[in-house]
Amino acid sequence: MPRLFYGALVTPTSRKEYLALPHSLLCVSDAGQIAWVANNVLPSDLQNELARHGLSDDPNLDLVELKTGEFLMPGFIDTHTHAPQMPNVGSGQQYELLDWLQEVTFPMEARFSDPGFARTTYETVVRRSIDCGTTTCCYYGTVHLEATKLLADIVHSRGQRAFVGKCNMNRESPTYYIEPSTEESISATRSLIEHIRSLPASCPPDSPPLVQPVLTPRFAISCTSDLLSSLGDLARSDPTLTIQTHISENASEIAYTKVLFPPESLPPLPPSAGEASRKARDTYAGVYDAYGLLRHNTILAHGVHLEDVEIEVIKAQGAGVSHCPTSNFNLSSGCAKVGALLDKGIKVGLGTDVSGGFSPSILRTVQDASICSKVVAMSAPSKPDDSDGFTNRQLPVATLLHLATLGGAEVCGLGSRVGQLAPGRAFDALVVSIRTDVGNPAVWSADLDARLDVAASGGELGYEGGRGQTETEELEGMLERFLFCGDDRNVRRVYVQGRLVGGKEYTM
Ligand SMILES: Nc1nc2[nH]cnc2c(=O)[nH]1
Ligand SMILES: [Zn+2]
Repeated sequence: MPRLFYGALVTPTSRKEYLALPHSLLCVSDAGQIAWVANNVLPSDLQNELARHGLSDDPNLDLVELKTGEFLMPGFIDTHTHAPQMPNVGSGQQYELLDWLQEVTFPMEARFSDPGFARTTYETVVRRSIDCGTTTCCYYGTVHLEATKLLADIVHSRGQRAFVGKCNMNRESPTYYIEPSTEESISATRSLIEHIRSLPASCPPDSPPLVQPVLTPRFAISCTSDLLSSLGDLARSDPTLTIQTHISENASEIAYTKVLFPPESLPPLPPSAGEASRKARDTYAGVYDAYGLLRHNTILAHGVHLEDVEIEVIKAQGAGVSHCPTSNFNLSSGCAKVGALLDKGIKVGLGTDVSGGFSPSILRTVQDASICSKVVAMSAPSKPDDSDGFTNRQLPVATLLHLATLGGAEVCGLGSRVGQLAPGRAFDALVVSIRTDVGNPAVWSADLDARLDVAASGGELGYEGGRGQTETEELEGMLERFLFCGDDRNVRRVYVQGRLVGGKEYTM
């Protein structure tokens, strides 16, 4: 039996535009795919529209009618986070990256050698991520195989779409938290891939499984050349394997990477290598490129200080960038120039980077991405010309929405499957409410209250706002208030592949 949602709907269409549709009727198939969407269906037309689809006389019709102040939107995509770091959120922010790893992060990650601790922690982490509205999440685990298998199992049973990776790290790490050899790191990685790929399928047969493995070299510094080389071989043997890693986050990290991987130490480029690869040899991106780890399905977290030649090679290889502004502010890493990446045509999504970032919510990341773009614009040596590019400009709401949804989907190779509420895509969606009765006064709207008063006194629920806005403008205002003042109280229902998996109204 198909399920129908009737009410306001918001969805990105491009990096610059989105649709705000006050009266939509959206149909979800049994397989959790969006079958069709009808727009401009006024309440008086609803029965006719249902009849057009042969659905009006069904006594079991599963129709969810959204209330005034509620809207549907695509679920958030968190393109970079660390599941084992959630217990550390809100602590250790006096450090910059390399000290923070040693003092705060590695001691916590080491505790995941205990599967009991891993299980209880990961249950909380995954529930919290889903309830924040994240329908797809790219998780780093720890170096531990058992704990990372548990993370994949929990994500699978909770119904979140995800990529789960076991960290590879065999050097420049403390003795209590390091893999003993390349062979053991690769063998555990293979076991995790096998484990995840053997989880029961929960998607239509022609769709990728909800939970997928991801190769996860922590960052170049923590991997020997031998390990990077073996990971490159593994990647080459399976072009469908997604890769995630960190790049160019912090000045000391970049300098040390260059010390560890001088260009003469890198494997020679094949004769087929392009100009961009040759020019980037002595850069951070050049290291990943030389080992075959920079490709169409690589997710690069941060990219705060990328050189021009690195941007070129990232573009040439089709890799994507996970913008993690909350973490970049918190660890004093810097402001990524996301506008310039977008103008280059590089795929960009958002990452919470818990616990470099102190919130598991993509909403917080959206807010910081906006502020970051304003800082970049304010500190740019010259003002942008009249072109319609993003470089050195503040990111508009449409772009922020895109980064949080469709942009993230593109970064993790799901750009044609999720990130947009459109026919043929999976129903990975949120029911958002900005009504005051959900308990978040920060999203309060005088106009919405006025409408609700009219409704409560038996009046027409037509638009009665005081500022002469159209319904579309009012919905755009609701989206903006949600993005900037919302939190998980406003995320009422979270659906993945058509299944209700979380949100404030979810009860297990
Ligand atoms: N933000 C962040 N950067 C890293 N670089 C290497 N490891 C990490 C990590 O755990 N967090
Ligand atoms: Zn990270």
